[in-house]
Formats: sequence, C-alpha cells, structure tokens
Amino acid sequence: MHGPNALALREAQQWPVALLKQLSHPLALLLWVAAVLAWIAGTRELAWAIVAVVVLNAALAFWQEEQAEHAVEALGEYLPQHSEVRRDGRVSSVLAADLVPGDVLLLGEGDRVPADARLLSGALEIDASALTGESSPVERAADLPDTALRPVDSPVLVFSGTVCTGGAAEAVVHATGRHTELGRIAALSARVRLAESPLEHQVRRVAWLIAAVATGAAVVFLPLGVLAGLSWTQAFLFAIGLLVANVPEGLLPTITLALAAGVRGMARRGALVKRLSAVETLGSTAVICTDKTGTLTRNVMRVAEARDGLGSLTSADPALTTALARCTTADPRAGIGDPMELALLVFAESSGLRLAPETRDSQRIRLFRFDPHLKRMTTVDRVGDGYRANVKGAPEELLTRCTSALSDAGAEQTLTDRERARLAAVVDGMADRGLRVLAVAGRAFDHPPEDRAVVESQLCLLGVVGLIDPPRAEVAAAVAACHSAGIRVHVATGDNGRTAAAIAQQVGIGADHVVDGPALDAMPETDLDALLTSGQEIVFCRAAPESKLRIADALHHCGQVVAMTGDGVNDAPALRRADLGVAMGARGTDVAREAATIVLTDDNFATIVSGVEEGRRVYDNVRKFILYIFAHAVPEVLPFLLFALSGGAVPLPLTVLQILAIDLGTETLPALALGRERAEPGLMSRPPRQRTESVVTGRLLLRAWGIMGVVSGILVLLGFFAVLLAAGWRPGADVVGDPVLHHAYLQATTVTFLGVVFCQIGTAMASRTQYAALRDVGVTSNKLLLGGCAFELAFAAAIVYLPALQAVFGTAPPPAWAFALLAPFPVLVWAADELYRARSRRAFDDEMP
Ligand SMILES: Nc1ncnc2c1ncn2[C@@H]1O[C@H](COP(=O)(O)OP(=O)(O)OP(=O)(O)O)[C@@H](O)[C@H]1O
Repeated sequence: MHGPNALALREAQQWPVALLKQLSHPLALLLWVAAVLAWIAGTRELAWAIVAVVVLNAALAFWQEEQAEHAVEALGEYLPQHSEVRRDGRVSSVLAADLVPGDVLLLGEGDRVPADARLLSGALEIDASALTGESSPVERAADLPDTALRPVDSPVLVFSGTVCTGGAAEAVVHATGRHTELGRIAALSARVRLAESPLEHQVRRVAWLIAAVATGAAVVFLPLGVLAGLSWTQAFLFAIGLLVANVPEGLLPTITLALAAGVRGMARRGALVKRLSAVETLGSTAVICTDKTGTLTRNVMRVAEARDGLGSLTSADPALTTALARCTTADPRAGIGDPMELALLVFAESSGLRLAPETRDSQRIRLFRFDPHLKRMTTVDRVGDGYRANVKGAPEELLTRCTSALSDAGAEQTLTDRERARLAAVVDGMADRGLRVLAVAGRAFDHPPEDRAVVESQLCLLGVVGLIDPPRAEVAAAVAACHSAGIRVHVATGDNGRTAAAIAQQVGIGADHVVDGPALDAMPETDLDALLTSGQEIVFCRAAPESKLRIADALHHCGQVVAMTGDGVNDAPALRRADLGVAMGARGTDVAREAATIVLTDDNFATIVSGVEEGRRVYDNVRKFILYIFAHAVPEVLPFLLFALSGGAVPLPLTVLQILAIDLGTETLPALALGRERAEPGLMSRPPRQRTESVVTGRLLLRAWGIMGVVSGILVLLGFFAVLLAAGWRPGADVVGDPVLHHAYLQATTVTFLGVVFCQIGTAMASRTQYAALRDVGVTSNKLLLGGCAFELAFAAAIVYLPALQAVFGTAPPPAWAFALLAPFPVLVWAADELYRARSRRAFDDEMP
C-alpha cells in the first residue's frame, strides 16, 4: 500500500561507478601510466604486477568505503524519530516510519514534521528551508485562507522535512515516505555523501607529497642507475618500480575505514556521530560547554521543599498546589511532558489535589508557553464564574511581578522591601543546597485577559518550591577524566547561578567564576576572551540561548575546540556554530538533533567524555599505521643508494618486484590491524591536541625514518652482505655470469626481502603505542595484528618457496643459518623504538608539574 514512511537512502546500482572511481583516481592514474611504460619497455611481468596492484587497491578501497558508508547509514537505526499522534481519541507516541495517511499528528515547538499533512487546528511557525531554501520562518494556521498556487506555499499544509520552530497544532497526514514533497526531491539526490574530513584532507596532501617525492626520486635514479652500470631500460624499469612502491595509494581508504570504525565504536557507547570528521574533532576537544539539567543531573526530579509566599516552610497549601498543577501541560499517565512538571504534578497529587489532565485542559482558556528568555510560563483558567492566571517560573523573574504574597495561614498581604529581601535570601539558601527553585504566583480576573504583560502583572506570590535533581552517578568520574585529559568544563544553564554552582561542585567542576546572563551580555569581547583563556572553569547561569552562541564563538576565536551541548530549538544556532554541536537524543528536540554533529542517545555528560577518548584513540591509530607504512622507506631505499653510490660494485640488494611484494602484499593486513588498536594507557592524561597540529609530526618521522627505518636498513644490509660474503663474493665480482655467485646473489636478495619483512613485524609491534611501553598494552592484545603478522610471514614464505613465485620475484631459499641471523630482527627494531619511547615518557613526566 503506502509502504513505510521513510526515504531510501541510497540507490543500489551505484557500485560500478564507485569502483570505477577507485580505478581512476589521480594516484591510480599515475600507476596506470607506470604500467603502460613498463609494457612498452618490454617487461610484461612488471606491467602485470602494477595492474594487479591498482586493481587490488581499488577493490580494497571500494570495500573500505562501502563499510564506512554503511557505518554512517546504520546510525539512523539507532535514533528512530517518534511522533505524537491521536489515534482513536488517545494520544500516543509512534515511530515516524509507521505513520500512514489519515493519522492525526500533534505538532509542537522543536518537532520535525514527519509527513505531509493538512492542519486541522492551531497555528505553527515553520522553518521550511530544507524544502524551499527560504531561511525565514513562515506562518501556517488551520484557519488561514488557502489561495497559494504551489502546494509548498499553502498556509494550511505542512511538509515532511520542515521543522516547527514555534506554536502547536493538529494536522492530518495526507502523504508519507516517497510520496511526500521531500520524497520527490530526495529521489533525485538520495546518496548520502561522506564529506572529506580535515584529517583525510591532510593525509591526501601527504600522499601527494610522497607521490611527488617518489616521482622525483625515480627521475633522479635514472642517470644514477646508468652511471652505476645498468642499461637505460633496466634503470628505467627500476625507476618505475621505485615510484610504484612508494605511491601510498592505500592510505586514504584505510583512514576512512578507521574513522568509520570510530563512528561505529562511538555509536555503541551512546554517541551518534553524523560526520566522519567529527571523530577526529572530538579527539581534539579542549573545552566542553555543557548544560546542567539532564546532562550533569539525572533529570528525574522530586519536590523536596515547599514554602509559602513569605518564605516560611509549609506543607503544601492548596492554593499553591492547585496553581502548580494548573500551570502544566504534562500528562503523567501518558508519560508525556517535562520531568519538572511531572514532579510538580506528583507533588500536588501527594498533597491531596485531584485534578485530571483532561479537566485541567478543558478549563484552560489561554496558555503562554514556557519561554527561556522570560523564564516563566502562565495559564489562564476558568474557575467558577471568574478566571484565574497561574504563573510559575524563575523566582527573580516572578518576584518583580508580585505585589502581594500569601502566607501559610492563607492571608494575602502586600510585599514590602523587607519581605522581598527575606524571600531572596531564602531562595539563595535553597539554591546553595543545589535545589532548583521555582516560584508560583496567581491572580484573579473577572474577564478573560488577553495580553501576556497584563496577565503576568500585580501577581500574588503563592509560594516557592525547591526540586532535587541529583547528579548522574557517572558524571563525577567523567569530569575527573576531563581534568586529567586537560579538558576544561564550563556550564551554561538557564538555571540560577547558585544552584548551578552547587551542582557543578558536586560533580567536581571548578565553578571558579559564576557569570549571569546580564553580566555576560555587558561583557566586552576582550574580557570574555580573557576569561575563557584564563584556565578557570566557569558557570554561565540564567543564560539565554543566544549566550551559548556567543560563548561558542569566543572559544572558537581563542582557538579552542569546543563541544557544546543543547536541546532546545533556540540552541540550534549554537549547536551549528560550535566545533562540535552535541544534542540530546532523548530529551532534545528534533531541531537540535538536526543541527548537532553528535547526538547522545542517553543525554549523558559521561558519554561525551567517552566520545573524546574514542576520538583520541582513532586519531592515534591513524598515526600508528602511517608510522608503520612510512618506516619501510629506509630499508627499501638504502639498498638502492648503496648500489648506485658504489657504482655497481655492490649488486642491487632488493629487486623492484620484491619491493612491490612488501608494500602491496605482506604489509597490508598489519596496517589495517593497527587501525583497530585499543586505547593505550595515558591516552586521557595527555593535553588535547592543538587544532593546527598535523597528523604527520616531526616525532613521527623521527621514529619512522630515524629510528626504526635506520635500524632496519642496517640490519637488512647486514643480512645481504653476510650471505654474499659467505659464498665468496668480493666487491665488483660478477654475480650474473658466475653460477655459484648468481645463486648466492638470489639468496642474498631473498634475505634482504625477508629482512624487511622481519623488521616490519618489529615495526608493527612498536607502532602499537605512541608513548606507552608495549608491555602495558599487552604484547598479544591486538589479535588482528598477530593474524596480520602471520599472514605477512605466510605470504613471504610463498614468495620464497613456491617455484612459480620464485621465478617471478627472483628469490631462492636462503641457507638455514640465515634464519638464525634474521630471527632477532623484529626484536631489535622494536627494542630501539621501545628505548626511544621510554625516553619520551621520562621527558614528559619531567615536564608535568
Ligand atoms: N516549564 C517551566 N515552567 C516555568 N518555569 C520554568 C520551566 N522550565 C524552566 N523554568 C524556569 O526557567 C529557568 C531556566 O530554565 P531552562 O530550561 O532554560 O534551563 P534549565 O533547564 O534550568 O537548565 P539547562 O539549561 O541546564 O537545561 C529554570 O531555572 C526555571 O526557573
């Protein structure tokens, strides 16, 4: 019939195009040219080998990118959209995918419209930019005349994909899924795109740089090779081999896959990352700016204390509980509504008040919804022959609008300055204990009032209530983890500064400075920058949503990567602007979830911190396999230099095809396995990475080339010369014409080849950590890597022992004693790097206070 109310994310037949793209990207084109040149030069086997390399790499890259796309697509399943519908007269929450034409939707502020629908009642403000490109919100109301020419302009219709930024309405669904307007547009451009992340961009640049260096080296080699005694054709082939071996075509897809695996890992921990690049940004987070309610606290509230209009403790006066219960929209039986209102209703009921939500709603004639700027909410209800306004909100907002107060004894008296001061002190005392304080007021009218300003003036203060919202158990440990990881935590909340500071301190946040909304508004940019870079942790209280935008901007301006949380419609601009917008999956509005880069399924602060850890781990792992891949350059290039510089007196220690076998065969799986390495100890006790820091650092190059590369280079040449000298070779001897020496030469190049393979096993083990000692992560803890090394050895054995491959790669089984020489190679390379890391750790410890 109608099918599910969802859009297909991708067209299925795109894979040939994707595969073709892998075969034709610029680095692959470079290799195609090399293959053609090799063919023209008459070495078919080299040409075929290069073609095999391009095809294998394309297949691997294609598979990796498919995996990455699946990982991102699968996220949708973690966060199904729900909609409130009225079915058979009852309101319930259903999966948006299950909506069918005829369903009656209840739409409110912050909802994404889940299907095309016609308004039945009410009015909405709609942001239709996703559909029309028009950025200013439009009015839609059931009672407007419909004269529009295009359906999208109709004032009585709302469309799937648009979002509701204000108002409330009921609407009947007339189209779902691909029959919607959005469905028609989406069918044209449904493919989810993986935008390139800064890391991928950097690595692409590095890959090009290496390709350019390889090409340059190949060009330089040509005359050197000829000078050393090679023919022009031989030198030419050699140059091509050098080029092919060093073009890092497999690097990018491996990184994409590592990031995608990070996305999957984060999703398992409750953080849905909508962009691959967010994984690395999370890893460099320097500041987390969090809201309080529900993120630091459990958002499970209970009224702990009630006071009368003069601030004395009371046991719930009926006037107070009635006003509290009337000034709510929550429905405890359906479990719908704000947790604070649910707590107020529980409190009113436990104090003996009986007021069913249907009765409450039927007697209501006006509703002024909670406004985060005004920090209050008001209803006007019909009571007997008259009308009554019920107001609840932040005490400082309400107190200025009250002229009288109700005492515990039920007497109404004028509020004097002295009583106001006393009340303010009482509220401060409650807030200092971490209570969320709410004032409640009311006023009677003979005629239904219209204007909000009138309704909310000359009120009588009925009392104040204090609600407990305990901190989440896991937050204190997460804050401590932030501190040891050099991450500062600021709180930006709409709540009272004292309450916020008390809660912040309970979970270990410094709260060194409390800045309220007006103070922030008055603060010049330079002062704000100075405050934010002072190293203090700040509580921004009574903050308007715009303040968050300003804080996000200021932090960004100071060069600090900020993760900013939010849940409301008004938070969306800040979520978009922050380096990382973090929305609440359970509590947040659809608008916030769409604006954010990360959605927390459990709304928990601790989940952000696990996300940071995961981000750091993934970024580290990318460095680990770059380190591993870079390290082989020295033992591969050194033999050529020796050959060229000796003017041919030393025969070539490693052939081109042998190099290809290493770079594109034996090495691939261990590199992939390094991308899956677990977090190393100390990962969260390092300061955050600078935004400007490159993925390839001087330290990485020193380890790759200066330490592991040099040690490997010396070792493999040692192996090579040992075999040659043992067979009686002397510099300048002819290794082609003399059959004994020729066999020894084949054995010697085989030992060089095996030497590189053995050294790369040591490199792989050493690359597993950046700073930690290998024994701290466990020598056998990365099973994939052990498997990868086993594969590396099996592949090498096949090349050395299978006669068919011996012919292609020019290998011969070396003498048994050579293996005794090769056996310690992995340990020696690894030990050299282990010593260097131990020195780095000591230097790091000395730097720390
Ligand atoms: N439903 C409501 N009705 C009346 N007043 C409310 C309501 N919700 C919140 N308030 C008042 O407005 C203040 C600000 O609320 P807001 O929702 O902006 O922030 P918050 O929930 O306290 O904190 P956070 O920003 O950390 O989530 C609250 O401290 C409370 O005094």
